[in-house]
Amino acid sequence: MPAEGDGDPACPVDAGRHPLHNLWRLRHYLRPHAAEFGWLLLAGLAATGAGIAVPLVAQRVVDGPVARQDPAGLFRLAGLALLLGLVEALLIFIRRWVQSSSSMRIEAAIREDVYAHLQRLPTSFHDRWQSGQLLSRVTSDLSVLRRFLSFGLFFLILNLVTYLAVVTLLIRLHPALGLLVAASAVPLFLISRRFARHYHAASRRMQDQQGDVATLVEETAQGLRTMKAYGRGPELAARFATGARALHDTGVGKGRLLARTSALLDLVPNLTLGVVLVAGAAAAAGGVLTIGELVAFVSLQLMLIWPVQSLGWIIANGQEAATAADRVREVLDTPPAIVDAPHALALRRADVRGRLRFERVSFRYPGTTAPVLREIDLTVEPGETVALVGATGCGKSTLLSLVPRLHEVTGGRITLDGHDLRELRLSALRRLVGVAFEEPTLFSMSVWENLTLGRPEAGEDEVRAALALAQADFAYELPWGLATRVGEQGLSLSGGQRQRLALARAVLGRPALLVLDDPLSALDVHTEALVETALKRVLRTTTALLVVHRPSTIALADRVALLEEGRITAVGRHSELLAAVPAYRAVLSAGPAPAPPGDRGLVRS
Ligand SMILES: Nc1ncnc2c1ncn2[C@@H]1O[C@H](COP(=O)(O)OP(=O)(O)OP(=O)(O)O)[C@@H](O)[C@H]1O
Repeated sequence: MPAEGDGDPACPVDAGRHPLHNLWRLRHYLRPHAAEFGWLLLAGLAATGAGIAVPLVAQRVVDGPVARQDPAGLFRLAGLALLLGLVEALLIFIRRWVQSSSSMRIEAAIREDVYAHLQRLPTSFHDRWQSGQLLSRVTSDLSVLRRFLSFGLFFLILNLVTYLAVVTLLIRLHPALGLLVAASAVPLFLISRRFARHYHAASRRMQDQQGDVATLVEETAQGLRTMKAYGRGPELAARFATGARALHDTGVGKGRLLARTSALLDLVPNLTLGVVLVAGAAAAAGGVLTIGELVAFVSLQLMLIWPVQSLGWIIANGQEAATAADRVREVLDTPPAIVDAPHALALRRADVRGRLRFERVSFRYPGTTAPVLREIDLTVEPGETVALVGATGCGKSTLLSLVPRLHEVTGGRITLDGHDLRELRLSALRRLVGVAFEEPTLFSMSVWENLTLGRPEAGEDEVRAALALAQADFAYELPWGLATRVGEQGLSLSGGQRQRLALARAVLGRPALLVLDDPLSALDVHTEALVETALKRVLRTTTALLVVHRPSTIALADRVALLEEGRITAVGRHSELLAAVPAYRAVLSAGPAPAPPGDRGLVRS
């Protein structure tokens, strides 16, 4: 089970709450547009008022000029009806015009907040959420919300007011028939309630399925080469077809539910209209109702058909918006686990000596029971380079990720110059730490932007020095030099090129701490030797922790720490460990020979 508050997509945060609870919690996005919304509503109500007035004018036409055969009065009242019609059309136009721009702004505001929150959430959150589920939340769910906040909600209010106003007028015109029309609200309410319940569940299912399909498409796009190389196209296509079919079935189910409900919603006012026509004609024949009143009554009642018919669509839209709000709040309600302490210290580069100390550090991934790291004690002195060596899966990358606080220690503490990392301001800490991961990620932006990601203020000289150090001068040879946009995830570059750019990014600005996860793994022997030579110069001026898989890279380190199943079992010079620790020899024996022994105590095995 995932850890509580980790925002696992499988456990909706608000299970058990009222279906509209989360939609209600988004009301503050409407607040900046309250005045606009008020005017819109006013325009809508005025248009409805103008519409309602037309049958009342018709009543006067029939009972007045038509009955008295008075053409002058007829033209006056017809002119009034025409004017009311024009006013109604104008108000509807104004309302629609304004409505679209405010709804787009509301959607953009929510989207910005969700994106900003995603940035603050810990890596453990992103480890556990499928990217397609996040994607569908910031795209389709927000569009659904926009539609509801701008149209669904508006028409819900407008139609309700229209219904109440018309029914009141009907009761005044003929109390018994008016009450009959009012009573038809009971079956309408029951039908709507039942529909809302079923539609809510179907909407949630469909929006989740949309996320699943988006995930599948995204994974396929990212892993296209692997998929093709292994000839797995048909299997993936079959998986996709299953997901798409499930989505289709849910969509069809929803459509049919809406169709059934719309038919029932249509039936109720039409049945009532039939009864009214018969009873109204009888009342007119009996002299209880004038012909004009009957015309007005029926015309007014016809005005209820659209609000009732649209009820199905409005409820459907509302339910979709409610589930969209649930899904968006699942992200927004996940607390950013790694945040600044109240009086966090903003250490500056100039004030840092660079003594990094792990004190009885333990770590367990959220949602798992077994710790990956146990009781780690390790000190890296200022300017020292320590290599982490260990079998695959023993926890090396995890240990590195604790330094820039991508994950938070679950036991013990890590200090920099005696300050617990949790007492440092996150932004300051991350500026002090240069990081290059095993899988170098480049974003769809220019080489320059990729390089200066963590240090946007870096100058040309610094960038040039970093590129030279990482043997990445090839970047100047790209079609537009450093302005060249590298493709999605830098795929248009080779693995070695990407790794060198990622290394240049890490060393840019000479960080106080350098954390490199096997930074030379994708380089050819010649480039590796060149990068090593340059890197040695940088390592002299900074404290560094390196994950090393290849014995040749150990030459960069002053000391080596052997990690076995989450524990550090030996620390020392390479030569000492090689001589005294069989497990160390065993880990290295799989790789190529390390550099010859020198004053750093390195030996060639
Ligand atoms: N996000 C995660 N959630 C849960 N467990 C994880 C996560 N990432 C890694 N692990 C587990 O933690 C353990 C250590 O992983 P880690 O990547 O730190 O190992 P490593 O020593 O760097 O391996 P390698 O040398 O292959 O890169 C592994 O058992 C792995 O399955």
